[in-house]
Amino acid sequence: MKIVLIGYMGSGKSSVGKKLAAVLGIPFKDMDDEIEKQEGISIPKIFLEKGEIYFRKVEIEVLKNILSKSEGFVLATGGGTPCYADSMNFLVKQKDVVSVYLKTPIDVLTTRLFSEKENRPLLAHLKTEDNLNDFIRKHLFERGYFYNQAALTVENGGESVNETVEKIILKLF
Ligand SMILES: Nc1ncnc2c1ncn2[C@@H]1O[C@H](COP(=O)(O)OP(=O)(O)OP(=O)(O)O)[C@@H](O)[C@H]1O
Ligand SMILES: O=C(O)C1=C[C@@H](O)[C@@H](O)[C@H](O)C1
Ligand SMILES: [Mg+2]
Repeated sequence: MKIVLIGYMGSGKSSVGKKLAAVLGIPFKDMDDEIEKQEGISIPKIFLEKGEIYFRKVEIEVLKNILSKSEGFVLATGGGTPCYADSMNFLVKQKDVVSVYLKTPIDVLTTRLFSEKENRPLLAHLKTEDNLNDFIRKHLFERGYFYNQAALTVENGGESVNETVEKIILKLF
């Protein structure tokens, strides 16, 4: 089984994905890590030196390459992965893929991301928590169209990473 986690930045795809893969005993892959490995520079540097359009091209290429592998895995996508080109459509058409939307309330995302926004080029310019909260509200409104096409939706707000992993497993099996 290929489990693909999608959701907004800070929704917990990397943290929950790592734990879920360990519990299921299958490999864990993180799109952002794979992109950094392939390009040999950090994501903020890719945005700065090559631009977002270049990043999105690499992102879809890396997604298709990972999904072409035959063995099962848990994949944490980047926050924007399903929202560009035909990626979400492509994901839902894969018969061996279960997409899981990790859904987190805007206020929880704001708190989590305010201290981590420097590593996320789309957020780094937002000065206050209020600015960040406004940005997330609008951005999530646009991206919800894609995230809501996932096969499963699981909340990762007030619950711990372990609780969210348990909820995903209950929905999967
Ligand atoms: N259930 C949870 N409870 C508390 N903190 C959490 C939970 N899930 C994730 N976090 C924290 O939220 C922050 C963001 O999580 P994480 O990096 O896993 O998100 P992400 O969805 O992979 O983000 P991105 O799309 O930017 O890669 C981390 O500091 C992580 O420890
Ligand atoms: O939501 C987004 O568009 C992004 C999320 C991160 O995971 C990275 O993929 C990058 O910072 C872009
Ligand atoms: Mg991540």
